[in-house]
Parts: sequence; structure tokens; C-alpha cells
Amino acid sequence: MASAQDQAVAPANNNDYLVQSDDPEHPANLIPELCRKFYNWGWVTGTGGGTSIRHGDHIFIAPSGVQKELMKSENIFVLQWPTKKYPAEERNYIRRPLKLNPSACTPLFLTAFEHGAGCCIHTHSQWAVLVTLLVEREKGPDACFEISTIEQIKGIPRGKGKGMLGYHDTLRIPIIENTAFEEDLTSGLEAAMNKYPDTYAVLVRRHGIYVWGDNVAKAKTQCESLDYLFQLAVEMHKLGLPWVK
Ligand SMILES: CSC[C@@H](O)[C@@H](O)C(=O)COP(=O)(O)O
Ligand SMILES: [Zn+2]
Repeated sequence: MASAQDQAVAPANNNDYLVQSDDPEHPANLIPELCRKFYNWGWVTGTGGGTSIRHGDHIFIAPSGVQKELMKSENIFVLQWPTKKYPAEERNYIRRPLKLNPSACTPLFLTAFEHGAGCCIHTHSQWAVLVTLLVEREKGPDACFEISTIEQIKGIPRGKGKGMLGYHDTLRIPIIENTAFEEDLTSGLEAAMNKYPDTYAVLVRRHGIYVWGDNVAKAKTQCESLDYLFQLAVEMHKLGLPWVK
């Protein structure tokens, strides 16, 4: 039950209907369901990481600093799309749960949606972090993780409308440097997307990865394929095997 003080700050109409649905595919149900899976895969533990979905002219966003695996549909924020990325003000939200703040990843998710994504996933997967450390000698705008001649590369698109990468192609994922605050990664993400317009993911050094897709299924399977490849690369490195031919 909300206190009198909560009532005072609650919007007159909080559009709760936007997150209420019996459909398991509704974004307000899917985000908690996906985050439970991602938690079990080590992608969103300790409140890190998250996911966001664009559905028609609405963006569904998780709250900040919560146990992502325990999230419920009523905890989800909603933005009208398109929306202003800056300033990220409370009034930009057409639905905001009491006593919660929207994810610090919001401007990064919005950057992926500006790029045409339907879903964006942010993980703190240790495999993603490790590959950024293995290529740490490379800094600056050209830093990339590269891998070739591994079957799972075929799970990553060549670019929008260009089909999937082939077995003999080289997959390149740009790496940007981490910043003290999540939202300050936004300009680095934008720059990497401009430099690599066909990419569907950007690694963040010593932090994790942002992966997006045209829809939820594509974002999820692309993120799974990348995580598989990162783990493989780390294990190959341990065995002294080069992962780029
Ligand atoms: C373990 S804290 C991690 C956060 O600083 C951030 O990197 C993150 O991924 C999640 O931010 P959040 O605002 O909780 O959605
Ligand atoms: Zn993060």
C-alpha cells in the first residue's frame, strides 16, 4: 500500500495498463523472464546488466540497481517512442514505478533503438570482460575483438538486410573504453556504431557488452552466439591456440 507521501509524488495517471498483460510475449512480462534466464547464465548478476525492448511506439525499461532476476512487470518503466535521449528526465516517462529509478543503461538502449533495434541486451558476462582484457594492447577507435572460421559465427548478421556471416568470414566486435558512469558510455557507443554501421554489438572494456537485434529473439540468440564465441576464444587462448587464422 503506498503511503500518503508516495501518493503525493505519484503521477495522476501512471498508465499501469501499459505493463499489465496475460500475454507472456508482452515486453513487461518478457523482460523479467529474460532477466531470470540471463541471471542463471551469469550475464546480469549483482544487479549489473539488463535489457530493454521497443514495442511499437513504446520502450520498456528495467529499474536501476535492483536484483534483475527478481524483477516484476509492475517494476517496468515505459517511454513513448521516439523520445529525447537527453535530458533523461522523469517527465520523459509515461509510466514510472514508485521508489525506483530507470536503468542507468537507458541512453545506451535508446542509442540501439535509434539504430533500428527492437531489443537491446547488456551483460556483464565474464567471457565478454575477459576477451576485452585479452586484446587490451589494442586501444583507441580501432580496438576490436576478431574471430574467424568457427561455425557459431554464422549466428551473427553481416549487417541489416545482408544475411548472416559465413564460416570463412571474420567477425569483428568493436571495443570501447569503460567510463565511471554507465550513461557516459553513450558517446563511445554512438562512435563505434558510426564506425562499424553493420555491427550488432559493442564490447565495453573491463565491463561487458551491449548486443541488439531487430527483435527479442534475434538479440537473445546473437548475444548467446557471441558469449559462446567469447568463451571459446578464452579457452583457446588458455590452450595456446590462436582464434584468428
Ligand atoms: C553492479 S552495478 C552495474 C551498473 O553500474 C551498470 O553497469 C549496469 O549494468 C546496471 O545498471 P542499472 O542502472 O542497475 O540497470
Ligand atoms: Zn553495466
